[in-house]
Formats: sequence, C-alpha cells, structure tokens
Amino acid sequence: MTRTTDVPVRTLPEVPGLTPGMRARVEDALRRPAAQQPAWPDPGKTAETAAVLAGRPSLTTLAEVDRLSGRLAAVARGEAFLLQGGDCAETFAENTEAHIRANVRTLLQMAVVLTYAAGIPVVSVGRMAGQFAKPRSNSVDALGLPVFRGDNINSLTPDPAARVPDPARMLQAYAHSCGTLNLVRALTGSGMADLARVHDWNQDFVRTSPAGARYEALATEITHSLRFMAACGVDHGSLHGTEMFVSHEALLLDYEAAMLRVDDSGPEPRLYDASGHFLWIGERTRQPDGAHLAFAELLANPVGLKIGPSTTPELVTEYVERLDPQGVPGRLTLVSRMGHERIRDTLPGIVEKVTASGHRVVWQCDPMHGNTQEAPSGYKTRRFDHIVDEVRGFFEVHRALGTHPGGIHVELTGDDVTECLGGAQEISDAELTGRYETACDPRLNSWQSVELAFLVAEMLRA
Ligand SMILES: O=C[C@H](O)[C@H](O)COP(=O)(O)O
Ligand SMILES: C=C(OP(=O)(O)O)C(=O)O
Repeated sequence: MTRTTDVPVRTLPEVPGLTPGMRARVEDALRRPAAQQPAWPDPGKTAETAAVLAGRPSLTTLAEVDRLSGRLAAVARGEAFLLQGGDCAETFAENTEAHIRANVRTLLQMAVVLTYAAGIPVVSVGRMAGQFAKPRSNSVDALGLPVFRGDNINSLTPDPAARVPDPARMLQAYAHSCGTLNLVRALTGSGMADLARVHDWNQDFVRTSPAGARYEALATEITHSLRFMAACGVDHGSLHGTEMFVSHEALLLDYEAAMLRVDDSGPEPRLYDASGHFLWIGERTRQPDGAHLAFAELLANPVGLKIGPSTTPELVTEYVERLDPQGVPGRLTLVSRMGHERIRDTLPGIVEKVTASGHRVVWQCDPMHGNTQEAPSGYKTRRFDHIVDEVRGFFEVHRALGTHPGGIHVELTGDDVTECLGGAQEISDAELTGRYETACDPRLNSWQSVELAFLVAEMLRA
C-alpha cells in the first residue's frame, strides 16, 4: 500500500436530509488521512463543484442498491455467482455508444456461459458509469509530468497544464456516468439482452475462435436447452432482458461525498452513495486508519475491499468486523488479487479466519492486478495463462475449504484491443502495439473475456 498524496479532504457539501449526527460521522471519516487524492489547486472551486453535484439527481436509487444487496446475499450463501467487469479506467473520449454496447455485450455473453455452467443465477456488475479515478504507483509519469489520475481529476494528454487537477471534471464524470447508466438500463432491459441473441454471439465465438472446439460441447448443450425451453413454450420475461448493476472504486472522496444521499422512506434514514450501486476500496487505499475505510463503513451500499498478497488474516478480520458489523451476508465482498504465484499460499489462511468469525462475505477473485508485468517491448501487460491460473487457484482454495468461490472481477473491454498476452488468439509481445488503447492497465479483449468465461465454466462444473 502506498500513499502518494495524503491530503485532507475538506469538502462535504450540504446534503438534503443529512441529520447532524450523520453529518458529524461523515466529517469525521473525511478528516482522516486519505491516500491518492489530488492536490486541487483551488479548494474553493472544488467546494463549489461539490455543492453543484450534491444538488444533482442521484445516479442510482436505494431500491436498486438494496436489490443488489439481496443478490449479493445469495452469492454469499453460495446460491449465485458474481460477475464484475469493465474498463480499467473509463475515459470521456471513449465513453461512446459503441464502446458501452461492446462492454455490455461481452458481460452478457460471459454471464450466459457462467449461468449455464454454474446452474445458479449470475449477478452482473459493470465496472462502468463511474470508474473515472485511478490510484497510481508514482506521482510523476515517465515523462516527468504529474501522473494521469483518471478523467475526473486530470487529463491523459501529456501536457503540464492538462495534468493539473480540475474539479470541473467531476461534473463531466457525473454527466458521462449518467449517460452510460441510461444506456446500460436500456440495453439490458431490451432486445440486446435476449438470451437467444446472446447465445448466437457465443456460437459465433465458438465457430471462429482458434480454441472454439474446446468449448463447442458446452455451447451445444446451451443450444439444446434453449430449443427445449422454446418447445415447451417457456417465454418468461427474464429470457428477454436482464439486470445489470454498476460499480467503481470509491477513490475520489470529494466526488463520492458529494454523491451521498439520504433515503428517509424507512423507519430510520439511511445514507448511501448514489454514484453507483456497488463501491469498492482499493488495495492502495485500505489503510485501517484512513478515510476510505471510514467512509465505506457509513454506507448502505454493498461494498468491496481489494486484498493483495501482503494482507494478513488478522487484518482481514478487522476489516470484516468494521465493514460488516451487523453480520449481513453479502454486505462485504472480499476481492483477492494476490497474483497467480501467491494465491494458493496466501488465501487459505484468510478464508479460514473469516469463516471462523461467522461473517458471510462474498469471495471474489480479481486475477488481473496481481499479475501485471512489463513486456520486453515495454508495454504494461498481463498474461492470459497467469490470469486463468489465478482463478484456478482461487477455485482450488475454496473447494479445499468447502467455501463458495463466489465470483470474478475482471478488467475487460468488448473492443478487439491487444493489451494482454496470449489467449486462443495468442497475442504476442510484438502485437501489443497494434491496439494498445487502455488509459491505465491492460484489459482482456472481447475474445479473451469470453474464453475466460468458458474456462471458468469448466471450473464451476468440475
Ligand atoms: O488499476 C490499478 C492501478 O491504478 C494501476 O495498476 C496503477 O498503475 P501504475 O502502477 O502505472 O501507476
Ligand atoms: C486499482 C485497482 O485495483 P487494486 O486496488 O486491486 O490495485 C482497480 O481495480 O482499478
């Protein structure tokens, strides 16, 4: 864990309905050291922007958030599987209809394969509609410029002026998130999520992928099941539309605090972060005395916590007690990102200790962040076989301990990029340069993502 910029977060705007007690708790959280925050040049402007955001409509509703909490409770009980994925960093420039459609389509394709193999519902959560802030290893980049921290803070353009944090970008991020969420709701509620159509895309994948033969049997089983259901006259609405939630890292506290909303429709007012359905705390900002953890403690949203290879079972138990004080199944998702060489050694002690504590968390595997490496060409990349091996290790650990391997969390895009090495397309180091388009970390492309889903399907069935 590194702290590149520990600066106090000063801005908590007026939030309608916030009781004095709630306000004091949020202010206390925000006063703690907060890693990875931008040094805004003009705090007055940041406060003004936060006040504008606080007056804007919520992006999500507490009813949707509660629905997701219910779904995650099922995952924690072993009755559902969680699929989470999307860009490493969304960008304003790439926030196009084509890009969003491609990402949604890839998630839908993966979800169908996983649902069939697991025989239980798949809860789909996009890394989208808010994934605009990135924690970074260094505060300067290779050119000696202040590092790009995500489009809601500064610009990727390699120019000193463009790298100055600009709070107005938070308003743009809000507007982009709003547009994305609108399209996601429309696409998943309409023809695009039609099961037969999504399966047709998977059949195209099987027909055209160099590794298609391996996955053909499973795809054929799905075809037969669909024909059987059609022959029986099964025509339920869930065959023609689906549910997709959105998530991002709750990194930029000025933005997240401005998106706090109070729901007072129940017996007790509840505070939730209306910037997304699911928020997670990253590996670089999970300091026990830090602001991010204290902020997450206050939310009604289900939350995730990334845990890297240095995390001890004792520390995880402390996180679990703090983030799930009431023992609500699925309230907390522990996202292990250990690296394929470490997962089999590091995860078992953590799972045993948390299981013994009685808390029912969602166990999720992020096989991306512990497997980043520099290719000989100099590109930051990840190898497909390392990614698969980490997921395999995750399943092995949970199978051995009798716990539920609850889900995967993947950086991916539906575009045909060349950022990760290998997969059936056998993307080589020399090919990385072809379409290396990520604004931060390398993502699986659409082929690699669907192939990963077929491989996880095999693990789920084993
Ligand atoms: O997505 C995770 C981090 O933001 C990312 O790996 C940091 O990248 P860096 O090491 O290039 O700063
Ligand atoms: C920064 C991320 O991951 P981690 O916190 O696990 O490094 C991420 O998922 O974008």
